[in-house]
Amino acid sequence: MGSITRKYKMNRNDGKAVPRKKPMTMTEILTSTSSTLATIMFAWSIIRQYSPQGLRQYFQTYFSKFMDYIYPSPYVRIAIYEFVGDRFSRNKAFAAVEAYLSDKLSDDAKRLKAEVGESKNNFSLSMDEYERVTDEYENAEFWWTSSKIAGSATKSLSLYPDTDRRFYQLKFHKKHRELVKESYLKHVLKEGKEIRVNRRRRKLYTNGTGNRWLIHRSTTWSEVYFEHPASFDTIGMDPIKKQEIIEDLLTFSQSKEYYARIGKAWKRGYLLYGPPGTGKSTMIAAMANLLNYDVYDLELTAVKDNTELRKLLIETTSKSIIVIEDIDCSLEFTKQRKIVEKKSSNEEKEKKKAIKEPKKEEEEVKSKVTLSGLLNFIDGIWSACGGERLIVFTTNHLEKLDPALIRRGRMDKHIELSYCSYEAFKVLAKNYLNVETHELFEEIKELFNNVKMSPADVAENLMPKSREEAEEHALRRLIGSLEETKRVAEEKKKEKSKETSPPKIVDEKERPSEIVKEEESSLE
Ligand SMILES: Nc1ncnc2c1ncn2[C@@H]1O[C@H](COP(=O)(O)OP(=O)(O)OP(=O)(O)O)[C@@H](O)[C@H]1O
Repeated sequence: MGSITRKYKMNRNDGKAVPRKKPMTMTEILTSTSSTLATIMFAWSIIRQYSPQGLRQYFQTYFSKFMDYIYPSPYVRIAIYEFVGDRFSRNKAFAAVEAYLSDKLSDDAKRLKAEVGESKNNFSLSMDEYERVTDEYENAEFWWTSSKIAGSATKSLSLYPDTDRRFYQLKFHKKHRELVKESYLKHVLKEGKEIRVNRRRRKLYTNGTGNRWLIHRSTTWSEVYFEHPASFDTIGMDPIKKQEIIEDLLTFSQSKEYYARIGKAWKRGYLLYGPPGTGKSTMIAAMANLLNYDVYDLELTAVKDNTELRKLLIETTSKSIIVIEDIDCSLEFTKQRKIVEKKSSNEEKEKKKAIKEPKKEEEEVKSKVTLSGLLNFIDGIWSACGGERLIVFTTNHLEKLDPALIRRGRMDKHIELSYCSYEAFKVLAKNYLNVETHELFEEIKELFNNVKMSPADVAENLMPKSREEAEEHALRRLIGSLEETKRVAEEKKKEKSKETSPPKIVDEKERPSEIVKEEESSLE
């Protein structure tokens, strides 16, 4: 009886006995599960291969959810997208991760992307889509994949073109969740940023007028690669002064914590002044090369007004030098001051008024950038965004500038670049002729004590005029030029002294009596 009930069971619908199904053995369960999975995988691979992108995306989402359901994953995934928000701004983390992972690429990585790196002839390689990288940090393993969501698959109502959305995915075991949150991501960001800074090709930006057909025409930065070869080694100037400038720059670039501690924005103003051709622009290039900074060459006359000036400032990045060359010619700041000076009473009030409300004389200036706008640019609240920035003004006429513009705190360091000294000449001779000593040097030294010549003019004399020209020939040309400059200067001095010498007033008593008599008789 017992064996009959084990073999049969009652049908619920009609009450008849039906043979009981044999319970599945373990092997049968495994075989059946794996064949189901194999069918699903096969179907999935067919869908992936032949379905349109949109459909594939749809299936992918549900497939992952399904797999998670039947086989709960012990792994956590984090996606880092290329753009944040409505594709308006680039995700800085994405760029940092890209750089970090490119440094971790293993030799067997198969999908790579090549871009031009720091040197024009060098390619830098990074992960292409669907490549994987395994990283190790504090004895934990992390898996990175690069991927993208195809543009047509997104249902964005954005105004921006619906392009592919690239992202990196980080996968790790859930037991490392805290490690990732506390330190791994920070580590990736920090290292990635450093790699980017070291690898990037520096740029020279300048502001030009944007598209004239746009309703809101405004100036924007346009860029080229910065390739100026100047360095402090090749700048001809007093070596002690040069070393002092180098120290100052290096100290600045390493003082992030210091600036934070004293509550000051991490920026520093340099005023370079001196006659034309004394190396002001060359020094800016040397500064950028020393610190590995980008250069923003700001043309103030092309900036419409203070608002636009602020906008340009916000668009600059950290690790950069913002340059305004020939600030005395850039805008009529000096003029603004003169108008004010005319008004003797209540001087300070009037000055502010003249700056804020440019009157007739200023109206001929197209740009409406005012002195107060520029002062705000240098040290207003917005100037602190980004950090690690130098602001450099150059001028040939220090005396023309409004003192407010160049006071310490705004222009922290004033550097005078002057006529060529003998020490500066020696640097130039080494640069241009590869000569460190020569019998003509003594004669040249003597001349430099008495002659004012710009380093640009000295350099032009030293520049070989043919491939065969001997260095002695170039040095003699310089001596000739120095002597000529000396002669012209002396002549000018003589002429000036003639013009300015007052007419001689002769005392009546000193005049000979015969001459006085003669004059008197002629008058009668
Ligand atoms: N101190 C210097 N050391 C080395 N080269 C110099 C120096 N001064 C000028 N030169 C050379 O002279 C040329 C002109 O120099 P630069 O443009 O830097 O002068 P500047 O002071 O900026 O002139 P300006 O005031 O007219 O703009 C450069 O090509 C540079 O090679």
